[in-house]
Amino acid sequence: KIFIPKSPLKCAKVPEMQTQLEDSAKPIVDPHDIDSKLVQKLANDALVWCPLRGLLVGDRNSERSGTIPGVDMVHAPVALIPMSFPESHWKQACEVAPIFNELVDRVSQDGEFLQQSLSRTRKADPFTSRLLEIHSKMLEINKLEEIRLGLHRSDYMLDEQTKLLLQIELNTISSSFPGLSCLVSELHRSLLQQYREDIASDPNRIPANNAVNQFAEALAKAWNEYGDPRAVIIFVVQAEERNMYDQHWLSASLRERHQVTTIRKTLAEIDALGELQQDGTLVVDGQAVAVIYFRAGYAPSDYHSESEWKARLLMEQSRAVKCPSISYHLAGSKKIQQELAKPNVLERFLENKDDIAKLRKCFAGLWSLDESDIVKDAIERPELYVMKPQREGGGNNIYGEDVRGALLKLQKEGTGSDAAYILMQRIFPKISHSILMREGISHKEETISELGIYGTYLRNKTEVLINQQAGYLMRTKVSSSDEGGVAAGFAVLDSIYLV
Ligand SMILES: N[C@H](CCC(=O)N[C@@H](CS)C(=O)NCCC(=O)O)C(=O)O
Ligand SMILES: [Mg+2]
Repeated sequence: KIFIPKSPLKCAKVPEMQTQLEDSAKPIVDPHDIDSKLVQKLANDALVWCPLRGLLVGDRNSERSGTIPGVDMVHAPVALIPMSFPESHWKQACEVAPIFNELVDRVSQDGEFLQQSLSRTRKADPFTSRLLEIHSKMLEINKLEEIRLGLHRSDYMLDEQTKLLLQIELNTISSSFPGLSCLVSELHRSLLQQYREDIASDPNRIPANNAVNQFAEALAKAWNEYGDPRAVIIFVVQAEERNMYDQHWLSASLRERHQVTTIRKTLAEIDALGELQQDGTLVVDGQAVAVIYFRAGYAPSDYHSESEWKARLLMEQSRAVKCPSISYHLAGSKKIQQELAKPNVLERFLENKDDIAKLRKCFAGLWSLDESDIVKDAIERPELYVMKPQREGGGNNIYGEDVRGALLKLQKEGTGSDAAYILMQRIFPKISHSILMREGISHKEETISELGIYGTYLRNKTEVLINQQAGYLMRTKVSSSDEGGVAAGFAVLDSIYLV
């Protein structure tokens, strides 16, 4: 009898656990107290579990792993034991997800606010300028996006000193890991269940994580609203994508649970193969496109030539549902995040006072470089700030002493290029113990973590069809590393254990 692994695509329910009698709010064991023999058993079982269940990434050491599926894969970097996280802050993060979804939609509809807020950034940052150019073209032709799909991830750190859950950023484009994050929650639940004799725990304190199916459901619903049964969903991808299995989980869920076909194309391929019909239908390689899901196009490095920009414009002009539209993309920029944190700005977009207060409560300090007293303080105490350009995809932020250098350099230049950056309060989460496993080797480390909450939002004209929290991603990295990022090789995929 061949063992057929239960696919997580079949509604990831929490397996029936016999209720242990112990106090379930008790924190889980300190991972550093686990003896090395047990660590080896945990590591070995995790190393077997990952390939069996598709918790995989392409191996960085191989040049084929980003282009040919099924070759040169390696287990995704993971923590062996879930990270304890306060239930109160978990609930808070889930509660604000639909409010942030609504905020993005409102901001996206205020073309003047987007253009105005980004007008100086436009002069200082060529990439943002190109995005704004496309946006203003859409404003000129009064392009309406009646069906609007948001697949967001709002990232938080829990500030140790103030115990405040503070938003790092709101990703409105290419929010990674809706596929792999569900699997990490299942891996941890499975390991805790298997080693319940050695590690006292209640696997039910790992929240169920169904991000992959909730993202797929929102994509499928948008496809349905578009209303052409022959149309496909296009995944805009990079030519080399080592995180392709995270994306394929979404395609598999769309195929298996919704019978929707997805095709993968790069921006250059869309420029070569795409055309607009009279009625605005986008046809790529002879197939009508209902939904365009961007898993590329968020970074200057995705635009190798004018060809990619032509593809972006062609898609924006089409009737297809963009995820994200150019407006959603801009609404998720760090400059907009900083503008929304100014007094009385949220009131322009939301009515409910409680909702506004809930969002404001998770805003860290955010400033433009016009605030001379802040810039002065950041030069004196750079370790308390992070300086951010308008970039996505990780690896672009400026930390510590480099903040002082960057600010002094901008002051000397005085060319207005300071508008390309924002300053943000540096958040100091509690340092925890964790066991990180990369390329088959596990290490006990001192770590800090970042909790991402996925949100799904779908609207057709005035009707909001979906607006919910949709699973989570926990990323854990060694506390000494400034930059995060799993793809960048610093963080591992983790899950949370509610305490
Ligand atoms: N390779 C592309 C990567 C896309 C990407 O970098 N997305 C940003 C938000 S814009 C992100 O979610 N970063 C957190 C993931 C990390 O820690 O590495 C993909 O997966 O489609
Ligand atoms: Mg981001």
